[in-house]
Amino acid sequence: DKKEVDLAVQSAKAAFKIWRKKSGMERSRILLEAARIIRERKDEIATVETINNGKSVFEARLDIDTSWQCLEYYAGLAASMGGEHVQLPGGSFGYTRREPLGVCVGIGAWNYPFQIASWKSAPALACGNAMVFKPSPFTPVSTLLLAEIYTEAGVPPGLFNVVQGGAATGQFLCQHRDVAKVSFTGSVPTGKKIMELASKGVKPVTLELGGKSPLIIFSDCDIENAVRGAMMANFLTQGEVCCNGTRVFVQREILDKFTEEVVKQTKKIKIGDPLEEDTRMGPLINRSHLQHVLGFIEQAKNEGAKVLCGGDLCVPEDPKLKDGYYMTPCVLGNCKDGMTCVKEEIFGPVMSILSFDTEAEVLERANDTNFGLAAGVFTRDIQRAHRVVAELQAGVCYINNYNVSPVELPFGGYKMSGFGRENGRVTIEYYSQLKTICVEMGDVESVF
Ligand SMILES: NC(=O)c1ccc[n+]([C@@H]2O[C@H](COP(=O)([O-])OP(=O)(O)OC[C@H]3O[C@@H](n4cnc5c(N)ncnc54)[C@H](O)[C@@H]3O)[C@@H](O)[C@H]2O)c1
Repeated sequence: DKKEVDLAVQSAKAAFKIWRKKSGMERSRILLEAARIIRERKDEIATVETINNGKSVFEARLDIDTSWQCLEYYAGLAASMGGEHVQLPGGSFGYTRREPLGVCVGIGAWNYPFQIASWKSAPALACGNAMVFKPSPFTPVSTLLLAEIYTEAGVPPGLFNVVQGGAATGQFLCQHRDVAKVSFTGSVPTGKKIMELASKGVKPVTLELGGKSPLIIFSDCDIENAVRGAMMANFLTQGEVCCNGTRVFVQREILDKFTEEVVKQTKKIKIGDPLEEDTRMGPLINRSHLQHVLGFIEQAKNEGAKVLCGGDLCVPEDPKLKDGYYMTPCVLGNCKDGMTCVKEEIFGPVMSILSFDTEAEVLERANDTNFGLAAGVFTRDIQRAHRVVAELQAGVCYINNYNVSPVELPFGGYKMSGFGRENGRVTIEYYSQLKTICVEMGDVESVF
């Protein structure tokens, strides 16, 4: 509630006073220690994440890897953050300092709980800020491990605080007068509300929102890689991935071959207990979301799409899983641009296949959306690959791969998929502010 939010912010504010005084090297050392502990506890954290979210433990481990990598990356940058020196007439000069913002708020979605908290807190802390983080109420657990680890690594108590709750808690955080910035990952409707709330206090926001990204497969591609790319673009974390390439545009000459292979591979995905080593798809986040996703498939059928595989409720053989929120991953054929399954974010394991003939046509259709998070292209023609990505209206574009997230590269959206970036060097700018200092070396020339 409001009182607890206030306590968390006040404790973060107190920690900030200590943390901001530390040199970049000192902050770096503590972040590296936290990264080391995450690496050491990787299997344990991944297991908690699987229980938290339902994704396969195999995948959860990959999330934990990109989490400690993010801490290491920003630890590396912490000491080299600085401004510039500018010479002015008469020996005077100016310089800039990059300073932290203060107490930053992170609000996360439920699909990558530990990773989202790491991707937000690592650059925030590296820049000298404190952070109060609110995970989704559907996945409250793993973020607490991160808080524990930061504390063990040596951050001042309260520097990374976790508060639990839903929309109301999030609102208290966004409105709090001692909060300097809000970084949000979630849906477009919530993102709009957060922007509105933050605007009242003129607080900067980073918004990582939803998507309906295109994946364009030209007939000259390496088809095996394109099929693998399409699988990566649609079925990680039960399809509950913001940057998924769910509109798969396939050039007509290879449509049948590509579709046949994708369907074959999709049918092979092992669904079941996500804690088992060979499982590749676990349950969806909750029953209402499962129903929501199945509803999209029903609607797709009514609008003329053809279910080529999956799309059904799935009851695994293991009796202990019988009430789980499982469904079979689905490939939809015969899709048209106007269909709901092609226009709206489903956030489940549902791939829509569309055919196209020419580059100009597919670009027009790929960009015909309010979203702009990611896009992908598969082709062997190097000129075409770069020409196409230059035209795609998306913040993250993949050439001949999909859904890889090296922390060295910035991640974030165009259009209604949000603004601001996570990861990469540029994110330092979203967690710091620039101070200009003007130094006079001569006498003051007053105009009065
Ligand atoms: N771009 C990205 O990096 C990225 C990553 C993951 C998920 N997403 C998007 O997230 C969505 C799914 O996640 P979700 O269902 O958790 O999203 P959501 O918008 O429902 O909730 C996200 C978070 O916001 C909180 N919240 C809800 N209402 C709020 C309010 N009025 N004020 C403050 N906080 C509020 C929730 O409790 C939760 O912690 C999808 O649209 C997906 O595309 C985006």
